[in-house]
Amino acid sequence: MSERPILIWGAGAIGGVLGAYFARAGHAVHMVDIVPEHVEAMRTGGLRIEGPVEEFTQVLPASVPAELDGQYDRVFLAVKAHHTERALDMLIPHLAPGGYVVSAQNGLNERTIAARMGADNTVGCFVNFGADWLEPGRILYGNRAAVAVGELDGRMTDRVAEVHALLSLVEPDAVATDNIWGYLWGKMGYGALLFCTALTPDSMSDAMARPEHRAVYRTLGHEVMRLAAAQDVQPLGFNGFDPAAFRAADEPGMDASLELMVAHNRKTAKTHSGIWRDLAVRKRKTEVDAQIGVMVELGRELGVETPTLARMVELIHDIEEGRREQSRDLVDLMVPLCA
Ligand SMILES: NC(=O)C1=CN([C@@H]2O[C@H](COP(=O)(O)OP(=O)(O)OC[C@H]3O[C@@H](n4cnc5c(N)ncnc54)[C@H](OP(=O)(O)O)[C@@H]3O)[C@@H](O)[C@H]2O)C=CC1
Ligand SMILES: CC(C)(CO)C(=O)C(=O)O
Repeated sequence: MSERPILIWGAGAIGGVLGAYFARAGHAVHMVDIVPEHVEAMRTGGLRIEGPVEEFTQVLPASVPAELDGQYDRVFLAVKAHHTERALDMLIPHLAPGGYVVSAQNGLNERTIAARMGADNTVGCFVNFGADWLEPGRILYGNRAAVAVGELDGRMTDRVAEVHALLSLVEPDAVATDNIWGYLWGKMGYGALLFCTALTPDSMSDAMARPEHRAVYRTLGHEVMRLAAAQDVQPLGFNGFDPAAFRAADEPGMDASLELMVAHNRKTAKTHSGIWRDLAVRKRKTEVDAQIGVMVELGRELGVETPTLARMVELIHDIEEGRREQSRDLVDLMVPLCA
């Protein structure tokens, strides 16, 4: 169907799902990942997509970065946010003149990509469906959820239409938006709540549903929405997250939003966040500095106080560095900050 191959850089949970769906629909796709066993599995037996949404196996051309030849004009970047710079070092030589990189990531990676390659070569993207890399060649696709694509300056361009058509193969309700920063900041708010759930061993829904921790979730969401407002961003809601309620610190509105998020996440086969998985299963660093740390820094620059976000960064670091274990007690420690 497509003559120009699409490069997926980082073929884990998100990149794997995107690449498998694009290829199944007939597009030429090439997967790049630094895990040799995963690369080998994708190009031999194929990449198995499992779970309640759909199950299929897709054989995919794949390489580790050092094996890759040639240049590509459509690249989907799906590495963890703290690996973005390193991945860009490797992929920039493979970006064709006039080509673009789509950030299928959490965080404000579009800023990093645009700083390296120019806004003209960067397309904004937001993904909220859930997926887990299980082992080489196996990915759990846990649930459908919101997806959006847009230019950083809000123009509706041909390439937005092109990426939207691709994303619609994975998520039929994918949106082409003139406010991608609104989605990205909405996810910064949603994501701050996910980091809080990962302080505990509980599922996202069980953690967010605890009445004694409600004030912490409300305060985290409010701090992020104040930061967005200080930059004149209009965050957008999705899958239960209501930015206006968190911005206004409207307590019944925030609680209603949290209930909707609990309900949304009760329906996924991916019961725990990617952050929880990094801490509990993969035993590795999370995206906390790239997602939450950057907001604390921004708050300092803008004069917006973010004490609860800052405390959460410390607690996640404590777990990453083995000083503490995941426990509900860690959320208890944040309650006094949230009167
Ligand atoms: N999983 C999910 O449900 C969701 C994830 N996201 C976001 O999507 C992004 C990707 O997350 P996810 O797919 O879960 O992550 P994964 O860890 O599952 O996949 C990333 C893959 O990229 C590999 N990688 C790391 N560095 C490089 C590099 N320099 N070049 C090529 N490959 C590299 C990783 O290897 P290694 O493991 O060895 O580092 C891994 O195989 C994150 O920003 C995440 O927050 C957003 C919504 C939902
Ligand atoms: C939980 C999810 C899939 C968003 O719904 C996510 O973004 C994550 O795991 O980091």
